[in-house]
Amino acid sequence: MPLRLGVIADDFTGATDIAGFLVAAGLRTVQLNGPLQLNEPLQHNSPVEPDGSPRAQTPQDAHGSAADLAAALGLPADVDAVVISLKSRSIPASEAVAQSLDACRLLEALGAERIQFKYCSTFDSTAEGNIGPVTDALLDHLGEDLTVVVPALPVNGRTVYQGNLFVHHQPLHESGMRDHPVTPMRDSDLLRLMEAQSAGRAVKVPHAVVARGPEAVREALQEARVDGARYAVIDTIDMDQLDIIGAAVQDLRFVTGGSGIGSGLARSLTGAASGVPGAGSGGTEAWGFTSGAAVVLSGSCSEMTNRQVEAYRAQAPSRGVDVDQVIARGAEYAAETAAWVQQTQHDAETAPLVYATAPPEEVRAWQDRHGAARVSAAVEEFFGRVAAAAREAGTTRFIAAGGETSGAVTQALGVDGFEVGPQIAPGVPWTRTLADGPDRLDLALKSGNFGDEDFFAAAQRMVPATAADPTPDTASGR
Ligand SMILES: Nc1ncnc2c1ncn2[C@@H]1O[C@H](COP(=O)(O)OP(=O)(O)OP(=O)(O)O)[C@@H](O)[C@H]1O
Ligand SMILES: O=C(O)[C@@H](O)C(=O)CO
Repeated sequence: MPLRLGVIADDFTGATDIAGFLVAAGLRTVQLNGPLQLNEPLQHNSPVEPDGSPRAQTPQDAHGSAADLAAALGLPADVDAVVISLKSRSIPASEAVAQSLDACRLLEALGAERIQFKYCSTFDSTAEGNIGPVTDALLDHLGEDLTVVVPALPVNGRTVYQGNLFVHHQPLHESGMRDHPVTPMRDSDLLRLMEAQSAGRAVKVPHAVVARGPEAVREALQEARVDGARYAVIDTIDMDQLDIIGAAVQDLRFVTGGSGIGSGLARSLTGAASGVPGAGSGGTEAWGFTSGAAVVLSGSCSEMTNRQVEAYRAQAPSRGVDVDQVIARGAEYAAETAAWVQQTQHDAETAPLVYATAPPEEVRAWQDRHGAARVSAAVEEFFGRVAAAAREAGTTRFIAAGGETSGAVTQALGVDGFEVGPQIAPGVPWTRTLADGPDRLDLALKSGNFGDEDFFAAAQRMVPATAADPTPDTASGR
């Protein structure tokens, strides 16, 4: 203590994304799954009544000091950063604001020196938008008059030039994000997007200023403040510029953006080398993996996940999910699938894959047949059930693809929070739950579009052979 950085993330894999970059930059980081309030009963390290039953304790009971609160939350004593993951991207703005303010209060009580609001590198927001209202509420709450808007993550193809957001070679509004089912992005101009959903005025800090270094960016921010602007959209076209921006905003109490600015800020705080953190950065060697069996659960239907599933199917046992069966007899079908997982772990060396991942025309066909919301909810519940049953049978290592899918899996596993470890791919780290002993789990939770084709195998290659034991002991259930 104190925390060098507290992050409020508006979705689950987005939180894991930034947490991985913070670890790669040298900050010991824990992710807590929200929403969380200061007066909420704690799951971790709860004291026990004389009869052995857990006694409900709230952070407020314990938060005489930031260190007491951290201990009550089960955080390691030397934690540097806490990321709170919300699911606030597309909920009503008033709820997103309330949850974000609660998260901010908790981070402040933990002694966070600075706060980041983390949103998607493609600025995913609904027409009314939650990024603007949450940013405004946090600015007001923290008593700040200006913040920065930095969604760019150049290593994954997200760049900002002249205030416009690009996805690889296309402007945001011409990329696949144009047709996103929940947050279709039909404009690429971040100043216009930000002003449309917020109360203040946006200005641009152009590429030429960033190229001149941190002092020039700092001066531009000061000019923007004097000029009465509230949001400074900063051009970013390569990873090195994130270090310049990180150094320039180090003294701001509140920043907003993607995992890129989190990475630049963290590197400027720790003095870590600049550039793209490679696979394994964050310390694979010292990272103690569990020794149980592994499973891959893929519910993302993104283009990249489709390629990853195809590549992995060529080298591992796999089972495609029949959505009709999920709808008709979800619980039974999940139990059968979990039994297949267990048998396969016993017979094969490579972790089995269960996938609902499908190309867009197939997804549309399922949605037309059963309704989009119904299919999504049923498939998510199915993956939750398979995960819970697999855990019962001795699986301790879960690789999940897709933000919603990862949320459903971690919820079913009863995971409240985890420590973040080495990066498998930019934005996807290995994590492990905070529990000690046999209850500990390893989780790799992948955003839909992250990782390359080899991702599922690459994640497993990082586990030392001595840790991996693909044969669960079926007699003991462990
Ligand atoms: N075959 C399918 N047909 C229809 N819907 C599906 C199918 N398979 C999965 N789904 C649903 O599609 C959604 C995928 O969302 P998820 O957030 O998991 O992935 P993503 O959007 O690619 O990831 P991210 O949010 O990290 O970018 C889930 O609700 C899942 O249940
Ligand atoms: O910033 C990103 O692209 C991801 O962390 C994300 O938020 C995906 O939903």
